[in-house]
Amino acid sequence: MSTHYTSHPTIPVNQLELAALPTIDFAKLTGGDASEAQRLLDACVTQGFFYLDLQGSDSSSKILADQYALLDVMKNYFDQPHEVKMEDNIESVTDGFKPIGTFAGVNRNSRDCYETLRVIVNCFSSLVVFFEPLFSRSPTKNILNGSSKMPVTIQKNISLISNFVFDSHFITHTILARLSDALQLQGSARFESNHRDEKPSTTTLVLLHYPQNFDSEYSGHNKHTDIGSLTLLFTPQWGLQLLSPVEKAKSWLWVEPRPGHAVINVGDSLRFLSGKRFKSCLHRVVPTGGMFQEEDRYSIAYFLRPESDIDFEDSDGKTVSVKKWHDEKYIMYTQTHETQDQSTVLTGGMEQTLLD
Ligand SMILES: O=C(O)CCC(=O)C(=O)O
Ligand SMILES: [Fe+2]
Repeated sequence: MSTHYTSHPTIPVNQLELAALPTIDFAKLTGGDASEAQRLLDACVTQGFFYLDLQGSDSSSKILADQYALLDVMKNYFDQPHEVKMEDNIESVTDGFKPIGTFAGVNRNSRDCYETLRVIVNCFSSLVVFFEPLFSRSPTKNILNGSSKMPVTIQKNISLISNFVFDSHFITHTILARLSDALQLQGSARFESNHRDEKPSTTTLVLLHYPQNFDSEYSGHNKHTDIGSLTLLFTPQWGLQLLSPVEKAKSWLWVEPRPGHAVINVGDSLRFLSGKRFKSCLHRVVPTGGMFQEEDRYSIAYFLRPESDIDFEDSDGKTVSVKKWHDEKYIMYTQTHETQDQSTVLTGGMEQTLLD
């Protein structure tokens, strides 16, 4: 593993307040271990945030290695001049390039300090079709259905990215299935039945880059809960913090990067689908130099989201579709801190529950 992925914040490590997160063993989940499924359920009910140990099975350890290959691809991509990346800015919220400053930043009155390259995974079944002849088709074919103009970097690395999406899909769907088992859900009540491959969704792979920055107009990634069902996050550098529902909003805690593990968090959609039994934990990314981002930071997020036309009850008790929640929340990310303060949408209502 490259050493530059593991650097620490400037605060001495022994003074860091670390989040105490449970570790779930993915190999035990695939092996049908019922007590591990119960621990998974407990993790979703108490914090909605946990480490996933991916080292124990061949099917999952591949993604750990692919993570580093993808991080190298990301470095080359984000190193390009801004104008070149802006050619991939296709006015989509789930696809293409997003420049820094699109959303509110982590410091009051700042804008965000991260850029992303997003790859929509609309209709997963198109990927499965692609996989059958195992990459024998043209790599420029638009296999990640829905991507209106595929960036050259994605085209060039299509097998790495397709593998990554495929493995992310397997991991997140296994978690959904084990959660349904642990809750003894049957038939259409099971979470998988709201996440069918052939149905449209806004499921997206997002490659994030927090550039080195000394301009106070831009800072980090503002507090939020995630929109979707489950986020599978590879975050090998410091910066991620959460506000634990267990500690009741006492203070932001650091999520320690752990080689061999991904971080999983429950998003609003799965919390709502669980009848608000699960937590969608508030989190943010802060500049590790304190005020400024002193070095480049990279992370990879696979956002599993439910089928777009499913309805649930949102943070205000209103019935909305998954897609409407997605779109409203996305708009809220772009708003000023003052506007964000006046609504429950940014934090999915979680912040309000922490202050009770
Ligand atoms: O970059 C990270 O570590 C977290 C990113 C995140 O929370 C998000 O994109 O929703
Ligand atoms: Fe997030």
